[in-house]
Amino acid sequence: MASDAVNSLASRLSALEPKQDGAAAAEKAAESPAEAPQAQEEQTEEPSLPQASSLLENLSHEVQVTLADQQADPNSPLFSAKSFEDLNLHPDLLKGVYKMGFQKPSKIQEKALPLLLQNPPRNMIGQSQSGTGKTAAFALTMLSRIDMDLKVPQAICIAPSRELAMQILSVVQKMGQYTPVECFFAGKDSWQRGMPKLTQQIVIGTPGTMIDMVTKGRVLDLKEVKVFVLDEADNMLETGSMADQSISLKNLITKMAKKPQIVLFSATFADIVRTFAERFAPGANEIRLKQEELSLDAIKQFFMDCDNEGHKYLVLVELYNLLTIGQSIIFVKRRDTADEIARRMTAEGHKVVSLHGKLETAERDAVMESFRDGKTKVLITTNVIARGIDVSQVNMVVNYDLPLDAQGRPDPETYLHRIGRTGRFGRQGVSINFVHDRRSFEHMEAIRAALGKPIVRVDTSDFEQMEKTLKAALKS
Ligand SMILES: Nc1ncnc2c1ncn2[C@@H]1O[C@H](COP(=O)(O)OP(=O)(O)OP(=O)(O)O)[C@@H](O)[C@H]1O
Repeated sequence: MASDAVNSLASRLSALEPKQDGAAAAEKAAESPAEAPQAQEEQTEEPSLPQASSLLENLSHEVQVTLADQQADPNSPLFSAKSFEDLNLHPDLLKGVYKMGFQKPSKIQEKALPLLLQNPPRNMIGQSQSGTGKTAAFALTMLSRIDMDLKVPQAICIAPSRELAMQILSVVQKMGQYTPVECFFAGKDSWQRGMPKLTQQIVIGTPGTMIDMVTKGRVLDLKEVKVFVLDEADNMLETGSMADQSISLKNLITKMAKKPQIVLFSATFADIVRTFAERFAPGANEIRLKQEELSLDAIKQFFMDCDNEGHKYLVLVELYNLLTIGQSIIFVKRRDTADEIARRMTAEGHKVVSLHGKLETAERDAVMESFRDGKTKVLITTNVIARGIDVSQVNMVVNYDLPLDAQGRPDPETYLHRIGRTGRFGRQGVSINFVHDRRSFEHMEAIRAALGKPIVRVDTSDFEQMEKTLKAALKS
């Protein structure tokens, strides 16, 4: 990691020292835009239905558990739940889980839930590949820990994008449908100064809005918070103003509430972020993946050699002419590229939409809803929804532009999250990278080397062969 990145994390680390005054830090963070910067978006340049039970068998990866209590044996059945009944959940919660069609816990749920639900509560840093059920693990934790009779916020969950926060809210509401729980979505436009203090027990949103609701609006009271969850935690702790806001919120919560349980989840934790995460969630139980287990084998990775930037668009259109794909997401670097491709493909009769941070919130919500409902088949987007978004019918992801970090270096973490929008919960998926010159080829090679999984070349001059290869990958 470059020294500038190390320095920046180190300075944020010092913001976690006990001497830090939560309110002062919050004020500082409040100087940044009210809404979180939405997952590494820049102004114009943007760097970086089968049965559930049969799908579960596809998720066979192992996870490594490190318990904060050195005396405890992580292999003990006490720390593993083979069924949801083993977890002693409230019957109304169990009913919600089954109503969602979950029959057995996935590996991460099996390992994480007993640790998350233990008393006294312990912090958790949990890692598991994309689409393996992390949301249910922390949603059940929040729902289990709150006192339903107490009408004040008791669980806070933050995520890097509006879309992801809304998705988490919907999972919590479904899971808690047989309980009297009330939830609040903390996003831009969802609150005003002068409104009464929140009485909802679970508050889910983006960190900038939460900070504003606490410090500017004084409508979010943190005194009774028992659980603080960061989804996509590595991103939340690493990215500029979003990291400042997450740290400030944590300082406010730990200052006002009595020993809240801090829960961090992501599919990726680069070493330097993990060190920081361990300071953020002290004494945490940890569940981690080995580097070679980061990417899922169910996602077949390909690349297409294009002649130049302009040729990329022609290959993309050919790809969509040939394949009647379920649903797909095309990732580009810049917002204007997303709009331009959407405009051209629409003119050629394809049903596509673009989504990025420049759209109004109402437009963003409408675009996402139509994609979730399957009304639009192709979503062209930036890194804004690279993480967390769960639309199970997505069976293809195209990296029209490869993901680069803020310094213009290949970004394997974002790549993993992007391709993880397909292959959800053991399903098959295909990801296709477009390369068009030596530089983009080198970027892809660096990502391939970091993840250690093959990326197979598809011949762009032989469309018949291209169709066969991709169809076979989706069937296998
Ligand atoms: N035990 C289960 N049984 C069946 N389906 C499940 C189970 N747990 C989760 N799922 C489903 O698996 C899908 C992926 O789950 P989720 O979105 O929580 O993944 P994730 O691990 O958070 O992924 P990401 O890293 O991309 O955020 C969801 O559609 C969810 O409903």
